[in-house]
Amino acid sequence: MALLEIKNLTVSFDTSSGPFMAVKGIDLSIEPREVLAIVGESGSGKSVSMLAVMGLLPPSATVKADRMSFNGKDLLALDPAERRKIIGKDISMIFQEPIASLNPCFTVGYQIEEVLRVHMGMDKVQRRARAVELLTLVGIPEPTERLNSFPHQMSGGQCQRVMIAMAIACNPKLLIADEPTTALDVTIQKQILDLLMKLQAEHGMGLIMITHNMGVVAETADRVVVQYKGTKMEEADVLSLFENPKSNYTRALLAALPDNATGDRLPTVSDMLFEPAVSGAAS
Ligand SMILES: Nc1ncnc2c1ncn2[C@@H]1O[C@H](COP(=O)(O)OP(=O)(O)OP(=O)(O)O)[C@@H](O)[C@H]1O
Repeated sequence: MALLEIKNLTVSFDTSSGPFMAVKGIDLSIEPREVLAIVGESGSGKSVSMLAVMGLLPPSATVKADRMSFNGKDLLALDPAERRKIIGKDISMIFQEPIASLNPCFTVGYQIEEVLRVHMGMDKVQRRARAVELLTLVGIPEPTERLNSFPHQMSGGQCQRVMIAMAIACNPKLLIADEPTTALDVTIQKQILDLLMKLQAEHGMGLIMITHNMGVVAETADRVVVQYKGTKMEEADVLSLFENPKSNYTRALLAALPDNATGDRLPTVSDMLFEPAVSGAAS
């Protein structure tokens, strides 16, 4: 049974100039322990699709799907209280801006322990012990002392480690990582990716990696979904995608990698003739 299965997901936003379709009929599924990358340029609807799964879109969004199930449970049929028992516990998400994702007014210890209190019902002593264990797992030195730090007292890389600690606190079955390294400098990016992959393997989680970076896709994913303007253009296992891309859009993304440069200037996606080849049409 798929861990997450989505059929025909559409998301539209009410805007001052009328409805805007950000996601146009996407199908997507991920198996337990699988790493799925969702790749595509900015604005292709990667984050919005996953925020729809998490139920984190603003009221201006209308989400429709023929199916959205997690571990066999129909997420669309659950009432908000039942859905909250799954979201943040069995499915968790980390975001691009770790410092902005943490609350500046509370210590990181409080924020981690709050997750454990709400979802796991742990008492104070259990929460503190688990918080220390989690900071150790994500590689933060002197974890007991660091629990008393506020987010602004930590580096961006450390804040992302704290976000990861919060996300894995309840042993989720599925972790969604939305551009988790984009806001970090290059050396830290590699450390955070390595940490995510280590935790995914050790904890047997499904991992959805949202990225615009084909290098990250190559290093992490088993399978890849390519999105463009809210439409799924292609889906393939990672080797097939790199060796034999089916859609012109995927070919354009690959051609824009620095390693594939042949002339003085890298081609951009819009330089390449665009003919949707696999699923859906992009306009
Ligand atoms: N609250 C909102 N109201 C209106 N439009 C929105 C809203 N949130 C997102 N959008 C639009 O939906 C489209 C998809 O956005 P989304 O954030 O999913 O893109 P993305 O592929 O994740 O790109 P990025 O990497 O830049 O986040 C974009 O055109 C964006 O402007």
